[in-house]
Amino acid sequence: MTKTTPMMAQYQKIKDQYPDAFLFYRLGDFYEMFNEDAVKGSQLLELTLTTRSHSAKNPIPMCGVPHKAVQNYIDILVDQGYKVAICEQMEDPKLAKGMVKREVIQLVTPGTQTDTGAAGAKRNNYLTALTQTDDAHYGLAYTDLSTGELKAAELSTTDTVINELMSLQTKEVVVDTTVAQDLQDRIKQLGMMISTQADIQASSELSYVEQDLTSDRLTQVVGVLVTYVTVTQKRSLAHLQRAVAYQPTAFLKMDHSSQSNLEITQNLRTKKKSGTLLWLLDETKTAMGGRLLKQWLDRPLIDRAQIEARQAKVGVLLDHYFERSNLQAELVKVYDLERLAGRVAFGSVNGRDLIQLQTSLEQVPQIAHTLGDLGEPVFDETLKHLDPVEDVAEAIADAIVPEPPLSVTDGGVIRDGYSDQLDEYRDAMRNGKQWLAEMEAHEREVTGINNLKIGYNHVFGYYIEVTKVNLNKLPADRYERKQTLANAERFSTPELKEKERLILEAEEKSTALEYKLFVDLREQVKKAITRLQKLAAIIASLDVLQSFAVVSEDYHFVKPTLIAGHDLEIKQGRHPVVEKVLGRQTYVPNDVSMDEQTNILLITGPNMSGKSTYMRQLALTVIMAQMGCFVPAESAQMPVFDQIFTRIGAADDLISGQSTFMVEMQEANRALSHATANSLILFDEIGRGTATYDGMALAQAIIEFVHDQVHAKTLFSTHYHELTALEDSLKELRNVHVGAVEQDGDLVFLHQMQPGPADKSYGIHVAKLAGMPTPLLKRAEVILTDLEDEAAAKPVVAVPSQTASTQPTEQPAADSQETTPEPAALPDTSTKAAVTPTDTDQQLSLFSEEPEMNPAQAKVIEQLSQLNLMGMTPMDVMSQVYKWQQKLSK
Ligand SMILES: Nc1ncnc2c1ncn2[C@@H]1O[C@H](COP(=O)(O)OP(=O)(O)OP(=O)(O)O)[C@@H](O)[C@H]1O
Repeated sequence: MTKTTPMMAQYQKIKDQYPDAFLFYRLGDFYEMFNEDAVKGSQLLELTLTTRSHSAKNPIPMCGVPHKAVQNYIDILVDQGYKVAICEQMEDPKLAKGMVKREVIQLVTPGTQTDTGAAGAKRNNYLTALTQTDDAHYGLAYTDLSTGELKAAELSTTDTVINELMSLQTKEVVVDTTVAQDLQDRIKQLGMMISTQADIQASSELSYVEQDLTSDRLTQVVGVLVTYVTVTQKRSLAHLQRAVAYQPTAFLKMDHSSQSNLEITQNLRTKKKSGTLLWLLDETKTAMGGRLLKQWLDRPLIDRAQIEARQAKVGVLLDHYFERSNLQAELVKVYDLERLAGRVAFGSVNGRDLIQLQTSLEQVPQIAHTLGDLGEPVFDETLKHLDPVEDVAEAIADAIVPEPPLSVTDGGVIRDGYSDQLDEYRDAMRNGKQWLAEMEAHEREVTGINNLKIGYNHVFGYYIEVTKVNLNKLPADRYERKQTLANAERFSTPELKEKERLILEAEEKSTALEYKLFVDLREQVKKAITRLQKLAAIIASLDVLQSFAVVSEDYHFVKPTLIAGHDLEIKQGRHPVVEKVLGRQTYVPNDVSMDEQTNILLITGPNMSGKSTYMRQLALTVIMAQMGCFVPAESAQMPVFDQIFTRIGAADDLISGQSTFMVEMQEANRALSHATANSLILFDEIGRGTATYDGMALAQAIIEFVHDQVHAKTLFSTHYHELTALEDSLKELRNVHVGAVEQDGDLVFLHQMQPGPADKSYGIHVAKLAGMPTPLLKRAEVILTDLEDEAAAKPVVAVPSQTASTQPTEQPAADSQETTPEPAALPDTSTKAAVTPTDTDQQLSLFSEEPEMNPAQAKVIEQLSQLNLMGMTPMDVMSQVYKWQQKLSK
């Protein structure tokens, strides 16, 4: 067995404490990784893998990163979902006796990463903790370590837990031993890291943040969160804010799939911001405002008074262009106060950060002035609480030079005149340097060597340098040789040595004192962290409000009136994002009119006509209104909704591993079981994912259920024209349709909502727009005409009685399997005829009773005769025709 070196023994001992993290082991100017860490790390970070050759037989794989660039490498690993333990040298290697003492000073994990760079400035990075109690209730707490925000909630179902985690876009969830394994597995499947924190350790941070919590469940989960943070960070957490308990029900509730379908903060295609509501609304000038806007989007309000308070401020800012412009100009100069406060707490703040803090604070009196100029009482409260934290701004201005260096340990940070002692050291240094200049002149004179010079380097200190050709001019006695270069020699003299000692001493003392003064100042700023955070919150909110005013002006939004009843009247509403993309001239505005007596709009109309845009438009308008923003319409009056449910689109379904139809039914079910009379439901073509009869039966039963039991405001789009007959029996339902006209055989979409049901479905026209082969389209038209005749003779769905209304209609669903049977072998010659649409004889032969028709042919005829073409999409038609073709060609 090979013997381990003391260093590797130390390494291993530390590594054993962090088995699931990459251990970055500080060795001089590098952080080294060994063994498996090195092998994997070298691949992930594209580093050269070497070996540490303490034994030729068992070389130890090794790779390293320079300590100056370490942050980059840490970010890459953490972004990919790994943890990194940073192990530092805890003493100066030169002074250490034996092995240099080393310790892990921080464990960086996806949820505790604070240096997210410019890209992360407008995003929060939330670390979440989760606990579970026996009765399947949960405690959830989250924090953003860079800002110190800390919130906690009690949740009662696993679905709400998952939903909350997804909304927070948390990357790491800390659990204690109470959380069921299957829930942990579900969380992992969502791509979030699970970390474990089994015990809760008392700490001053914990007792501070817990002060406002009243429930045991919340104290427990906040305890887990703060302990994990304390254990991994090992640094001051003075900026953690007092935990605020929140209730997800205090906000407009939307599950994650609705948020994602409506493209609120991420678009469906690339998961990026572009093309989203956030993208449209974000005219914020500060990173704090950007983050707050996203939080408001994730959690619109449900309290009318709170919404109206925001609206009032937006209104004032909208009406005062000049003050708003001033405010914007001031906000631009405000840096990220929240994160600066975080860095002050961590002790990682540098001189430049403090200057940023000072500059930001100096804007506050200006901002107050501008708000005062508005002369509107709505900002009185804001003005009252706007604390410019002057003492901190002044302290920084007194102490720090205007353009400090990045490093806080190399001097040059503190102003002259700030400390007498420091000024003395600096004088000594300056005098010393002056003395050196004089000495240089003097030595040149006495030796006659004009290019003699005095220089400095780290190893040899101060020296007199004389080129080789001039060496003979030097008097032998006073000069002591220090270093030989290719064409020069370096010397010292007793006077130079003495001065060197004084200068270096002064320099050393001066930088040490500067650092001490800097730390003192930092500690002083630290005492103001809570005030800074409060100021940051006010500035962020002003920033979002001015952003609302800007977009409201740019895109002609109006202030919605929120009412107590159930009357929803939007005149000339628009989908703000589609409008921005298409242009104001192209977009066709539409009313949404649902009075107290109307809860369901059944929307019919051709594919591509704008049904789902209309539905999304309403949802976005509601969200914007309840955030306090103005809305894209000519006028809007609406109730305050408590929840929004959507079943739109199917983009997510492929990834979730469940069938589209299953997801559709689950989402519909969620709406039906949780919606109230104050909710908004958007159902886009529910039922289309299954066989026609099944789908139509379900769609009808769902509409009836909403109508009779839920009474939520509901938009229901469908291609099942039969459903439009429901208007006769369901008094809260009204038909609307999107207009389209045929011009010279082509379909022209009007994008205009009109009362009543659509007259026909135009599926074949859309198939034509999609470029399907002409013979196929003609064939589909022939089939359609035929089927319409059949359907006219035999109505497919009976209009239900009100009493049976919560039950699915029984009649059509039974043979759903039969509509898409496996093709049976069938020798037949009529295939070619099937794609020769003009040959009506052969068409007829398909439908007429042929004496020698075999069972498979009979089956085709039967299927064809039962097919409800009006309820099928063009793709359904095409695939069905294709199946028949296949069958008949065998
Ligand atoms: N009000 C409008 N004004 C102008 N263009 C619109 C309008 N509404 C929709 N459109 C355009 O029509 C396209 C199709 O709209 P949308 O997806 O809403 O149709 P749809 O009826 O839901 O279609 P399908 O039934 O196939 O799902 C949109 O991408 C948009 O470009």
